[in-house]
Amino acid sequence: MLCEGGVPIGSPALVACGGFRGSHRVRPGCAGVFARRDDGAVSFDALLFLSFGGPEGPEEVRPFLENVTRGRGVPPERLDEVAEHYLHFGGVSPINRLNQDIMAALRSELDAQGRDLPVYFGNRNWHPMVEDTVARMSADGVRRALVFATSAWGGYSGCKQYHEDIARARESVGEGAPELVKLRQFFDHPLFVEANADAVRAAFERLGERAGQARLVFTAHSIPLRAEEPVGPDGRGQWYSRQVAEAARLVAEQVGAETYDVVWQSRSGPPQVPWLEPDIVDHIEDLHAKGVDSVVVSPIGFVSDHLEVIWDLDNEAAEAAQERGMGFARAATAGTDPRFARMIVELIAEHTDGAPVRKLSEFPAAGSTANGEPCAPGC
Ligand SMILES: CC1=C(CCC(=O)O)c2cc3nc(cc4[nH]c(cc5[nH]c(cc1n2)c(C)c5CCC(=O)O)c(CCC(=O)O)c4C)C(CCC(=O)O)=C3C
Ligand SMILES: [Fe+2]
Repeated sequence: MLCEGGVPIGSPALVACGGFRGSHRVRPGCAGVFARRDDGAVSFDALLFLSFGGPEGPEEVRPFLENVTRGRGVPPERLDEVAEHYLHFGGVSPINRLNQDIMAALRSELDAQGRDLPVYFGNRNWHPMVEDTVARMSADGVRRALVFATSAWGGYSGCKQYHEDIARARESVGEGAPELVKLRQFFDHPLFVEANADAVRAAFERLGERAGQARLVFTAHSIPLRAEEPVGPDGRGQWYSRQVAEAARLVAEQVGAETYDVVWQSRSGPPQVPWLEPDIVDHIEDLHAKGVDSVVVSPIGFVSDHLEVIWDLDNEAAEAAQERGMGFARAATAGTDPRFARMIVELIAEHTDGAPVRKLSEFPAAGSTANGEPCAPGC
């Protein structure tokens, strides 16, 4: 059975279905914000922590990049350039270690709350690959699991592609594959917003005397404009960039910043293809030309200090600022904040306990479906 928007509600799992702040508006055809099994029981055997993956040594860089860009038309010159960034750090992306840290914090939080949910780790692009992890879950007897994907956003790369990963992994396991229910997008979760706001405050403090003259700049991964066209669960396009803008607005509001910018980074793809702009480095040059003294950069688009952050921001963007004598402070990502693990447990509790859907924006609570189903037709 499908509710409007393609969200399966006849599945044994709880599936978030268009919940809104406060009123939890329910779509026609939905049995409620959540659907429960007839016997009322909602249980999950495990959590799959699903992420991007990254190389662990120089010889893994190329094959990893081939996996990321397969069929995407990213020119080889761009791959050479990105390979250099990884090789700069010995071919080791920090992403795996950072994800292990988040999972350790999550384990502690689950234990503290007496939740004995086992946590499995799988990636889209590198080992442990999600296909292998789901096979192991199946062999361990996991029948039904929740999935936390390490992206806060809707859109293709941040949400739909994770649904595809889930579907592909289940398909590769075949019969008896566990049912996998993805947790929702969390860009507007109060704990995510608070963690980012505190990180921005701390970055302003690091600027010392220059803090008063600093401009707040939010950055997220650029995507091709074409990827912005499909409509999201609210029937409109630009789902990703509108969510980024909304998260930035919420963080800026919490820190009391009246002016701020939202810009993009880490563009790839052939130059003739339009992507979200402006680029952070161009933007810093522009701010300098306008007489701005300093910048505080918030990498709101990412949950941990992986390569796109430590290279594209701490190296390239920082250099662009310093070359011009501008003050530069990069805010921490939310993943290291203890509130991030607490947020994951809250997202879990939305399904296991019928806990309220806490969110600060009016966007529908989207991104949670079973077995890789799309959120909405065409989404
Ligand atoms: C929206 C978005 C997020 C945020 C949401 C989320 O977190 O999921 C994100 C995260 C990440 N992107 C990452 C790395 C890469 N992204 C690439 C390429 C691309 N990203 C895209 C988008 C996004 N990417 C797109 C549209 C492409 C073009 C190719 C394609 O259409 O798929 C490439 C290929 C080379 C290049 O072209 O740069 C690499 C190596 C890493 C890991 C870093 C590490 O290893 O530490 C992370 C967390
Ligand atoms: Fe990326």
